[in-house]
Amino acid sequence: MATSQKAALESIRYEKGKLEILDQLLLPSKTVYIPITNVEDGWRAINTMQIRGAPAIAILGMLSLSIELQSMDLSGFSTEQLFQWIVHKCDRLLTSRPTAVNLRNAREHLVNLISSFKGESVDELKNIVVQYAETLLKEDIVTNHLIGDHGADAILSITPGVQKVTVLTICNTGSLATAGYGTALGVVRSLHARGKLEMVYFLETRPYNQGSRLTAFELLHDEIPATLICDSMAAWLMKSRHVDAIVVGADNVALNGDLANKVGTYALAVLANYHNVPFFGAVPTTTINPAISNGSAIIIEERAPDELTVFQGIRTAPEGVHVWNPAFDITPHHLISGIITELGSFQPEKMGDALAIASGKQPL
Ligand SMILES: CSC[C@@H](O)[C@@H](O)C(=O)COP(=O)(O)O
Repeated sequence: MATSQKAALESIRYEKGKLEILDQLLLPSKTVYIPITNVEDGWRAINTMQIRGAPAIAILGMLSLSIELQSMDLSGFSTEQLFQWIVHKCDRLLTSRPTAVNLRNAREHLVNLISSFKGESVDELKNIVVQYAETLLKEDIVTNHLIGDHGADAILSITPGVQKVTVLTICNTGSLATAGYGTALGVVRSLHARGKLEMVYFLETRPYNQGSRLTAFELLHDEIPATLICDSMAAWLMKSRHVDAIVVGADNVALNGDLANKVGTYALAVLANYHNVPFFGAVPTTTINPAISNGSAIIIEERAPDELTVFQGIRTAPEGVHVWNPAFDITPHHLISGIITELGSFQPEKMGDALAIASGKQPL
């Protein structure tokens, strides 16, 4: 029977022995899935941003390792050799892009896991990797629905009496950046599902246009009321129209709540502070970096100048101009009202508590 429900957008398609990703460089004009058969394919797809977004990067990285293992003849490997091979491949993946911490956290988790199985057979080791990667994919969607619901609760609780809220977001944090539903865009989806969303404004997100290319594509696909603005319109939007809350994703959150996200996020937080607009981060706990106490230790990726000087093959700045292209910036925790995770909403300084709860320990 025909149904009006559209199929959900999928950035990653996986079944045992087969892995594909939606090539985000071709969106919105073409919807093309490309095969990923090994770690090198995964590395290239992440590095060239055929897939992007912190959770999707980690999931694809781990699935690319799993898919390569599934196709290998392991008869010549000892358990120790396979262990070393897996660690080597994980370390290779970490060189693809430096800022998002989810892939590093996944690498740490996996290496701990396989360390405790070193005495087992090579097949056992392989199965652990395969199972871990599959679990990451499955759990991410569940996590994102929880983030969406906690985020909607948090925003509605600070807007009592408002029938429908207007929110603002940046970059693409939706189905394309995750296994599905999204983080900050998951909050938008949850508000919409509850009939509580008046409008989501979203930034074009220069220089790489994740907003106008990808978020626009997702919001139109899901028929969510949405308005595109360019980055420099955000201040005037807050001044001349009403914004109830800003919600953003993140690539790396320090223990004190300093948050690295797409460049332009810091500017939004400063503007939000000036205009008294609550500013939320929305992240899975796998985006919290247990190794750093504040944002100054986060490595900010610098990308190629042509992202600013050439647009879809057309030169928009003169040849030879000097360019600085940091892909992310860091928003200090004092500008953040709350960080929403799958476990609920936390004060930014309480990221250690969120991690403790996530690992089954008592909060500090
Ligand atoms: C759920 S995605 C969160 C972040 O990864 C997202 O906001 C972002 O900054 C992505 O940057 P990108 O350079 O497109 O990978």
